[in-house]
Amino acid sequence: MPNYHAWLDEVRPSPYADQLSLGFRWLRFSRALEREYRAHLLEDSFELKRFALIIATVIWLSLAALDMLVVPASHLGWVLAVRVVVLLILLICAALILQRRHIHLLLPLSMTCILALGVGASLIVGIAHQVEPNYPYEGLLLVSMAAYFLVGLRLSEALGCSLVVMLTYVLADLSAGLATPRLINNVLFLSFGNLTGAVGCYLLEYKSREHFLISRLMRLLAYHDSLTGLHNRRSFNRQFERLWRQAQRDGKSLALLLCDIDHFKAYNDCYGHQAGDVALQRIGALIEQSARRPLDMGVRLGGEEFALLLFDIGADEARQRAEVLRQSLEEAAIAHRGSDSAAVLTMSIGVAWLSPGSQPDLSQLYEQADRALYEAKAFGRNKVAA
Ligand SMILES: Nc1nc2c(ncn2[C@@H]2O[C@H](COP(=O)(O)OP(=O)(O)OP(=O)(O)O)[C@@H](O)[C@H]2O)c(=O)[nH]1
Repeated sequence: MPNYHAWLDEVRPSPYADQLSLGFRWLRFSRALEREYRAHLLEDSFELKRFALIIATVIWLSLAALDMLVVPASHLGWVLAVRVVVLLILLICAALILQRRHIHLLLPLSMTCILALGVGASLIVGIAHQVEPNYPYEGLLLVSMAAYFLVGLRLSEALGCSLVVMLTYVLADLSAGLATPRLINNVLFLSFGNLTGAVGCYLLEYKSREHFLISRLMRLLAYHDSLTGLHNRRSFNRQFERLWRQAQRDGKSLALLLCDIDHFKAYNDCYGHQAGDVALQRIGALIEQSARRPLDMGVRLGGEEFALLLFDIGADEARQRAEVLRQSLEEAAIAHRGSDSAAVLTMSIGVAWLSPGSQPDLSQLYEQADRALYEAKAFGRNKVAA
């Protein structure tokens, strides 16, 4: 059993943690995660594919030199013709692969290269075997190994390509009239080679998938608060600066709502720390609901301090959203007998707004929201101030 199962129960549910728990022995994730993994694989194997293509072209050309020595002149023309056709296919694919803008074609192009090499090599072996039964066929295994290990294909893709290559080889050698015992020997050798490659490729893909899930989960944990699941301060600092720059660039507005739970120390004292945690989780859910659009962000800054970052929003709407959030906690009616200001748990909110095109310092927006929060507290709590 993989050793991550020991700590998986302690992390909040997430698609990555869930998939790790479920397992993926058939090398398949849930639909959305599978899409994400394949996109990651494309990016991840981009450099590898370019390198593999150069290696394949060099080997293919070197083997052409070998043909000149080994293949009798009567069949050399056909062999070289196949080499040229495959070389042309490789060069066209290389021209497309070397440009990053064709990254979406990377997988079909890689498979085209492998199939061109494999089918081409099988045809050459078939042609050569018509006159020279000792012509080496083992090079076909090199193509399969490239499919399993060099190009960054998934097992199913590599296996599919290798089976097509094997089939073409069998047909080519059958039509070349190779003696049956020799053909059986060759097919067995290629099959065992492929079996070894497929097992290695399975293990490699399994580890690649595991690494993908664990690294994404680690990133999620590093940027999210473990109690509420909201973004944490680290994530907020990163995103705040990024959104601020985007707002400046696109001429959009940005609002920052700083939220602080009222008399939370007293709540802990009355109901215990555990109940305090549950209350923080409920408040986290309310904040999450308020961050509706993709660029909005709900944050637990620490303790009982939260923030809501709203992108492309008017000043009045930002104030209204703060008011709705304040009310939503009041309406949740979480009893708080230790509070001087209300019978239920409440929050105070300070709102700061950055108009499109204005150039205040990033820290000024935060200070402005903090000042407004201070006012909301000073005016009796359970208030919104701007
Ligand atoms: N249960 C629980 N309590 C926490 C957590 N983090 C911080 N706290 C408590 O939150 C309380 C914050 O108290 P204060 O900063 O004095 O603020 P307050 O009592 O809310 O008073 P005002 O903000 O002035 O209304 C402290 O008692 C902390 O122990 C947490 O993760 N869980």
